[in-house]
Amino acid sequence: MEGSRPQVYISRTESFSACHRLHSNVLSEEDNKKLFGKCNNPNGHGHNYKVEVIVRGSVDPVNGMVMNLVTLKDYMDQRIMQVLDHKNIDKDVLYFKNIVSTAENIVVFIWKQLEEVIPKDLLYEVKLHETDKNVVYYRGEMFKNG
Ligand SMILES: Nc1nc2c(c(=O)[nH]1)N=C([C@H](O)[C@H](O)COP(=O)(O)OP(=O)(O)OP(=O)(O)O)CN2
Ligand SMILES: [Zn+2]
Repeated sequence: MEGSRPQVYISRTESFSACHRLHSNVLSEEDNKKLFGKCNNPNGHGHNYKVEVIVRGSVDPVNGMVMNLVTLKDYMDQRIMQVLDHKNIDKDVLYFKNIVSTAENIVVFIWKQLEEVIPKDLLYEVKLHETDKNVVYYRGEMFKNG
């Protein structure tokens, strides 16, 4: 079609290691233990997280790219790796002072980190593998009453 360009999705994946403890400051010690079980261990536990960032856009007819993947690599290094790799998520990252460091909350945090550097219409999805079996996704969507 005249004037239209292919819309393509590109992604880059990085891995980071971090530790955390699932613990809610608004629940009692007993309720935390009951709710989070082994993940509430007071000394924490670690994960080798895998994070995939997907960017969607039209292919620039001049440079052939949706976005330079080297630029995406730099953004992921600055906004994800330097902040989370080899960190205690609950203690080293201020955002999690009163927010439980579930994979859901971590993926939203990563989105917020990236939306400060990647234009909203380009950033499409952040996918976080907490373990090989547990994966969460976020696309910047909000529930109206939540
Ligand atoms: N909704 C969520 N539930 C749980 C989260 C989370 O982030 N969101 N996190 C945890 C634990 O931190 C941990 O990630 C899960 O541990 P576990 O189930 O043991 O992980 P595996 O699936 O890899 O373990 P297997 O024993 O191999 O099945 C808990 N819940
Ligand atoms: Zn965990």
